[in-house]
Amino acid sequence: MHDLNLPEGVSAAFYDTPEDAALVLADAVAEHLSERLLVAPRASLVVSGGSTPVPFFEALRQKPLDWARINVLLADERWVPEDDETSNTRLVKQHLLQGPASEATYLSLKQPGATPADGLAAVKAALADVQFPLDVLILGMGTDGHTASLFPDAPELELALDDQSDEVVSPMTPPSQAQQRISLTLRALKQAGLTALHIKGEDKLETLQAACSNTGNVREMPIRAFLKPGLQIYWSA
Ligand SMILES: O=C(O)[C@H](O)[C@@H](O)[C@H](O)[C@H](O)COP(=O)(O)O
Repeated sequence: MHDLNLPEGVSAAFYDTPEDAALVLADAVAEHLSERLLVAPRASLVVSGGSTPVPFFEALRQKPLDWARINVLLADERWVPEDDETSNTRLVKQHLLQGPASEATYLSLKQPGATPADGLAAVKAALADVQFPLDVLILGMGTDGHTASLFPDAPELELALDDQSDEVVSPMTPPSQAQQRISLTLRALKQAGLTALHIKGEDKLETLQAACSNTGNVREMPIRAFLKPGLQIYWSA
């Protein structure tokens, strides 16, 4: 059923429902964060927006974590006000940062400024205390093979994929998207302690198959930059 030609060291688990995948992913993330907080003063949790993460957020927020010692931030954000229905910050605050999880420190990629370029200095200041590599990274994926806001048609993509760059965040202005965006770069996203790709639906499975078929051409499908040993894929129908 899932004839994926996964690269060496990449694991995949398949679930019948989004809820099943969300519960298992939330357990894995909570365990990793708890272990990290045994040896570090703080831990970082980077999540993605979109529709897939909602049941995961709602499962994770139930976990008895030391949320006051966790920095939560997005892998990317649409450059819209927080009250805009397409805001990922709105999504995270509505579904994850509730109850005890509201004690977490949320570091917003959306800062004042008419455009991501105008707000970039403020975004960098907001992320100044984030330690890299990240502890936990949850990525989504579009059917075009984008992840975070690393879109194939973004003019900023080449620089954002340069993992030798010092830049951890970049404006992204893919013409395929309705809004300008801001995204953590590969430099920031690579080599997290736990990197999970959380996707659902047959269309995304086909996209993943295409991504695995030619892992060399990253600019064509930026998700390919993450098909590396240690990646855990969580797929549900
Ligand atoms: O801002 C965003 O949209 C996300 O960060 C993006 O990278 C998302 O993870 C994928 O587009 C999948 O979105 P769905 O979960 O809605 O399919």
